[in-house]
Amino acid sequence: MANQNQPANTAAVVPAATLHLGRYQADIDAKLQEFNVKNFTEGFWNKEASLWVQDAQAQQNLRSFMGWLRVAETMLEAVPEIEQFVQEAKQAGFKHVVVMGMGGSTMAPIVFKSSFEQGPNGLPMSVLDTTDPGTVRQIEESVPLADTLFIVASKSGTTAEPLAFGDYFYDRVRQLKGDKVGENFVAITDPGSKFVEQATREGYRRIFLNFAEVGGRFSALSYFGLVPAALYGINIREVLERSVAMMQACGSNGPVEQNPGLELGVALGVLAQQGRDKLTLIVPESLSDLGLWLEQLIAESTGKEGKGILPVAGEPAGEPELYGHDRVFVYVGYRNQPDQENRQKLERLEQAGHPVITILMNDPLDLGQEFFRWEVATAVASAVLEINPFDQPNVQESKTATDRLMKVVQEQGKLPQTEEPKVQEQGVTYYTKVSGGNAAELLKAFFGQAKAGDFLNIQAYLTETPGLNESLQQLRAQVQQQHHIATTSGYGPRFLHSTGQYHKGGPDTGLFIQFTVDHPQDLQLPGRSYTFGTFKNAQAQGDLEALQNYNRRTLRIHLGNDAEQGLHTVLAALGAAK
Ligand SMILES: O=P(O)(O)OC[C@H]1O[C@H](O)[C@H](O)[C@@H](O)[C@@H]1O
Repeated sequence: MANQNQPANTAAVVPAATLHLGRYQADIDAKLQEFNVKNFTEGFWNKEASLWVQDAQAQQNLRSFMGWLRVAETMLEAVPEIEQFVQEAKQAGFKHVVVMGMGGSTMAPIVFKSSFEQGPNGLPMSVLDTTDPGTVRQIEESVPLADTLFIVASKSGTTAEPLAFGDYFYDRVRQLKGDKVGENFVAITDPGSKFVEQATREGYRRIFLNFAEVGGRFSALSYFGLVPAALYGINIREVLERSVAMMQACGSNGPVEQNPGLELGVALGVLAQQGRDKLTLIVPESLSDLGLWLEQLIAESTGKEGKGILPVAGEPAGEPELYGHDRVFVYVGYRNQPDQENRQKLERLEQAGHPVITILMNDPLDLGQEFFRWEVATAVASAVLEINPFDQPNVQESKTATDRLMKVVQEQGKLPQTEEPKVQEQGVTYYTKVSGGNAAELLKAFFGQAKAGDFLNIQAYLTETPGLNESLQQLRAQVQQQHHIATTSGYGPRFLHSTGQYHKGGPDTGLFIQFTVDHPQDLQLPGRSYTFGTFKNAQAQGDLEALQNYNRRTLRIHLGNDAEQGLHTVLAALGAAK
């Protein structure tokens, strides 16, 4: 892993992006020219919403979520306050930090944790962003509960999952510390959110009030990203100073020669309009979680009104013949790490006519800059596509369906029956519209619906394990080879607050496989009549309903009580479905 917390002496230099855009270059240049003629960069910093949308209400909404533009500068002033809090937490004897939240409230901490080693003055950190009872239990068993600082992170303060996580662990710690339980809890939320009242009432150690005008997926450089980062021992001042350098490069202080966010955003927007709408991210192993953050930023911002850019993360780089004409490849890595295998493949992809963009960082402390570059680029691409990047209208549809299902659970004690199974084989049950005499035939019929430009999305409502990750990757590789479509994969319910927006709001190009499993070792939620497992099942069922309301091509596969075994059975059936 590169250089960690020791700032390289290249601190203020913005890492260059190399854009090899081939036959798309001329159209992209023309769009850049058009944007420059209308002084786009200046209008952008002045929050001129008409650059994106023309509807007055949408414009008002858009302007009210542009606080992220200067949040890095604001947060530089808050560094002493955050560092003092870290000292206080250590003096109080905390030995571990658990950050709990969904989507934009936990994505940056996940990236910070996996891209940096724990700093010498930091604490070990875990992130909980799933209702999966197996994962909740794993976290509970792996931390010293009484000496753990729990951060409940929710901008709105109304998201069901973080509130459930908070209640669950508050109850657990109360059993150990009685009235002193609140000492172990910290809230990060917006001023005036309902959660402020609850955290105050429950005696939380600290409430960090974030900024109403900073949306979740644009909040990496606010308290949401920086408090966990500082507790983990990352030099947040350096991260922010470099982010401010990127702000300036993007025109925050006035006219600039070349705006790196504008150049990237225009390229991505124009490429998407010309059918290259699958942004395929290739990274070295040490940046493997960056894709989670980018997925949320790009999919949730652009995937609406039947348009959008689909981020494809975690697909191993392949040879040119594996891909259709719907890709743009983006490599984000380190200048001083050769990562030869990936880089050579990217060269071959470029030679074969695919657009390839390369960004090389000096070290992980450049991540703040990259967050900012990509935020600007996403907002700019949205302007090319003429959509509001700051709303997520279709996320709510799954939440509403889940809420309705949870009401049924409360009244009837269980979830209502879903559609009838089409095939049951070796303990695995398949539910879908198409038919087949056995699993292989059914899978063949399901994938028979795929055409060029489509993608497969795998939704794993499972407990993440290395074995499952491997099988899911195998499934993606097999589908890519057999059907030449892009593949994405996410654990549920995490992706609901991320790519879930694109699945329902983006173009109708997705085939969706939802994996569910029994929860023999479920966990009861304190003060509620249901378990984490039931909640998670309702989320899966609710999202499936929402997808089906849009007539999306769906296949639910219930893996029985052993997810890894079940998945092997599915892979074998898929192999036989050729
Ligand atoms: O931070 P919160 O208000 O709890 O929201 C967490 C996440 O949930 C929602 O579903 C949104 O789609 C995300 O953009 C957001 O980041």
